[in-house]
Amino acid sequence: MAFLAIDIGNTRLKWSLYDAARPGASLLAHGAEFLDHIERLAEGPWADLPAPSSMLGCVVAGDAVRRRAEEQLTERFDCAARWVVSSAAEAGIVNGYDHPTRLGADRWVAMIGARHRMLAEGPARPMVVVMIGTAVTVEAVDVHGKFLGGLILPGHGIMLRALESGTAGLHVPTGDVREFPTNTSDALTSGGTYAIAGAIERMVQHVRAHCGAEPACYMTGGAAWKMAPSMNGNFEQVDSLIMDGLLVIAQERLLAS
Ligand SMILES: Nc1ncnc2c1ncn2[C@@H]1O[C@H](COP(=O)(O)OP(=O)(O)O)[C@@H](O)[C@H]1O
Ligand SMILES: CC(C)(COP(=O)(O)O)[C@@H](O)C(=O)NCCC(=O)O
Ligand SMILES: [K+]
Repeated sequence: MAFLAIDIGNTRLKWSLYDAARPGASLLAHGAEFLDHIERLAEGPWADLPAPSSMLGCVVAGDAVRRRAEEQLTERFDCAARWVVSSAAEAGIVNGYDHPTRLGADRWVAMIGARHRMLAEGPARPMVVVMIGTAVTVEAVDVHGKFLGGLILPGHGIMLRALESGTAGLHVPTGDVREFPTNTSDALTSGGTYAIAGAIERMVQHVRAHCGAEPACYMTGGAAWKMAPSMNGNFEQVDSLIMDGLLVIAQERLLAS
């Protein structure tokens, strides 16, 4: 009863094949492809995999990319594509967004994965859930599982490209993160990193003040490792947060059907 989880962001498609559709299932295989390389999946990384009996995914990269991924699924596996849409409530999270369905499905699924992990570790706490991908998102969830709201920021790459294209003198190689940068490369790299770190710190303050408790803090995404050394406090890096959320939702839907 293998289960395929897929997360399509604006830079890469990430996939994980599990032996079952439940949290804690064994990971059989996983991979990531840049969006330009989606057409390689069926005859490449997926060629020798056991066929999943079901799949669940989240996609924020648009309909054209979603269809290209669905073509690969049909070509290689005979399994229907199912994609998560953010809703008013699911799997222990209540959606505080003005228009719940407009919330990025990856953000919704990551919060569900984080809540499930937090409850498995101990008593319920508020949470701050950070994703460092193409964009950066910083979500606040209260102790009852209500999504209070979140921040969207440009990721490292977008920040640098915006500065490069908007100025004459900022075409420089990547630098190092320094407290007091003394060259253009370090100034840009440090500026981007501390912009993200500063926004995250503010959200932790907001949640602490609003909820009156110390939040559990989780961080995920392809560029999380870049932020890890510059993060204050105790952010746990969980690379599988979205896949964990997809497993939680898949199991709930199986049990409900
Ligand atoms: N080996 C890598 N391959 C791809 N992206 C990487 C890699 N290492 C770091 N990154 C960073 O991770 C970001 C992509 O992360 P990812 O979580 O896949 O984003 P998204 O979900 O938006 O597609 C890129 O913007 C890049 O800065
Ligand atoms: C904020 C995002 C662009 C993040 O995308 P990513 O960095 O994962 O590619 C995505 O979740 C999205 O398109 N959200 C819809 C708008 C919203 O959540 O309000
Ligand atoms: K993402």
